[in-house]
Amino acid sequence: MNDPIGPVDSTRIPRYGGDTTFARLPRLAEVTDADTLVWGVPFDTGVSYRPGARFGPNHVRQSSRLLRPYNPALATEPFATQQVADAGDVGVNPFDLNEAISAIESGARELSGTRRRLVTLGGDHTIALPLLRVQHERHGPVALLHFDAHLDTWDTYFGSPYTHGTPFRRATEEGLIDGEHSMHVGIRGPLYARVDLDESEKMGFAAVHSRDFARSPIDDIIERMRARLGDRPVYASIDIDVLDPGFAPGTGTPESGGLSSRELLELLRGLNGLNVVGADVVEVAPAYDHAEITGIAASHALYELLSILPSGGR
Ligand SMILES: N=C(N)NCCCC(=O)O
Ligand SMILES: [Zn+2]
Ligand SMILES: [Zn+2]
Repeated sequence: MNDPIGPVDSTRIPRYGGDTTFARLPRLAEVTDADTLVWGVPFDTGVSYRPGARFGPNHVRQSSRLLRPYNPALATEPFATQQVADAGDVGVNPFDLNEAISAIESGARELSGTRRRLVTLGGDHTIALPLLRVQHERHGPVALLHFDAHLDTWDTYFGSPYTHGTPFRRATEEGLIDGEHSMHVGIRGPLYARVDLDESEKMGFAAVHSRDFARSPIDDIIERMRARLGDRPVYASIDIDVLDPGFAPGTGTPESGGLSSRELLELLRGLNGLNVVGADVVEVAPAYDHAEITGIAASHALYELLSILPSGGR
């Protein structure tokens, strides 16, 4: 296999110009094959409050121009150990949520094939459901590591079963998730009722609440995560609203009292060595962002995810 093609060399071609792909990586059409694809899903028809996450993928790409090839925290070069390419965006119908979910599912299936890993840039959290369907086809029930202020295990909104607050209940009903090895991280904020937590627990999910970070050292929380996920195939779903609105103002349903970006990046690094088979970063809504704060946080989260992926068989 050829050596991976990495990002455009920013010591020769200034990073503020030219094509806008994630981390200035090549597009899929520019490589012979890819181990890992960064894929955009510009879709926000499932949101319950502020819209705008449809602009998330391109905002995160634009905010990723300063990423560099060497990751000192993990002593790795994520774009040299695997071929990562930007697969562009899926074409989704903004007026028909069911059709959009099918298009995301078939697009993900086609792109990932039998071998490639997919990391997806949202889009609202609805998109995790079709993405999990495709992961399940390949790996069976996956251990879900869900970073979010919200449980997203609610049943319906306004009678609708497919929304950004309901993907993990639908995924549980469809048998896509191995609940006993799954976990929410960063949960906080007022709920509709106490039963919301009970129902999530009944689905099997453990939870690290945001307030736990005030008392537990981060290494203990990483240990809890690793013990829970074990050697299962792990799917990581990162709702950027897991971060405090001070670290991620550009999102649709912000909740006070969240994680810092430093905490999130440390947690992701703490997953190194686990069998992470796919991931998404969702809910970036640039209209409420300032100075790319949210876009930069999301792009760095994705960079850490790429850094912990097992090196594509090379
Ligand atoms: N941001 C996500 N994914 N879900 C939030 C749902 C919150 C609500 O409207 O009750
Ligand atoms: Zn959320
Ligand atoms: Zn969410």
